[in-house]
Amino acid sequence: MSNKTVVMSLRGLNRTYNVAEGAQLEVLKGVDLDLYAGEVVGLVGPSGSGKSSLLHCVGLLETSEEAQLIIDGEDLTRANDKLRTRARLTKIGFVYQFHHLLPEFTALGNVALPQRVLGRSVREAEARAKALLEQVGLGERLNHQPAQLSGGEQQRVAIARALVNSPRLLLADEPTGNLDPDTSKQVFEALKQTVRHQQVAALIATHNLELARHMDRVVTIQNGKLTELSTSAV
Ligand SMILES: Nc1ncnc2c1ncn2[C@@H]1O[C@H](COP(=O)(O)OP(=O)(O)OP(=O)(O)O)[C@@H](O)[C@H]1O
Repeated sequence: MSNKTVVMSLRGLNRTYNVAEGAQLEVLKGVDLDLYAGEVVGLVGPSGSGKSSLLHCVGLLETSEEAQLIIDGEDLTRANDKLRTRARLTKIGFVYQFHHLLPEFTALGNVALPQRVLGRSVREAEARAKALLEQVGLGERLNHQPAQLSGGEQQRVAIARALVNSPRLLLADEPTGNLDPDTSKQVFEALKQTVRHQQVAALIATHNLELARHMDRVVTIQNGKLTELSTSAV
């Protein structure tokens, strides 16, 4: 791993939730994780083990005062809201189980939109959106609205949207969770190819062990700690 570029480095993440009557639930207890450019890392584990909690902290959606977090060379440990929002926009792409595409926009419009937020011209944004949609195999579906696309196509648009602002880190929570096995595989392959091509680091939470076997590395959370699994043993 020494010649690889570290994209995300996390040290000492604890996550404790206050639950009923002053009781506390310790979900993450000192999690360390490094993610490298161009790799797809699976995050597996039973329901409630803390996968989403980990993704939310790495994705700067939740704060963790004590953990050290560096993304793309920027130390975001205890960063303020403004810096976190900026980092989310420019350094991190998110893909969820449900695509959350805007129904009134076309595939092209959905992928162009996040670039407009960063100030790119319509022309530039659409050209880049088109190139990415072609890369995920949707060159023939540019002007379809989400309702006119299949579930797998919608999810590929969501992947293109997540990657369009050239983030260094891609975080996904069950990105193929509502797709049939064949479509799921196709969507995953599109994701993997784009990650390799753009040299993004991807962390993907999934219950789909068949998919996890096709990832570069697989980690799991056991009793609040992160453990690396051998992909052949998943
Ligand atoms: N805001 C909260 N307040 C209290 N408890 C919480 C909160 N968020 C999560 N939890 C608890 O923390 C644990 C970990 O939740 P998390 O959503 O991270 O698990 P997960 O591994 O992603 O589960 P799943 O696979 O079902 O999505 C669960 O037991 C959950 O009930």
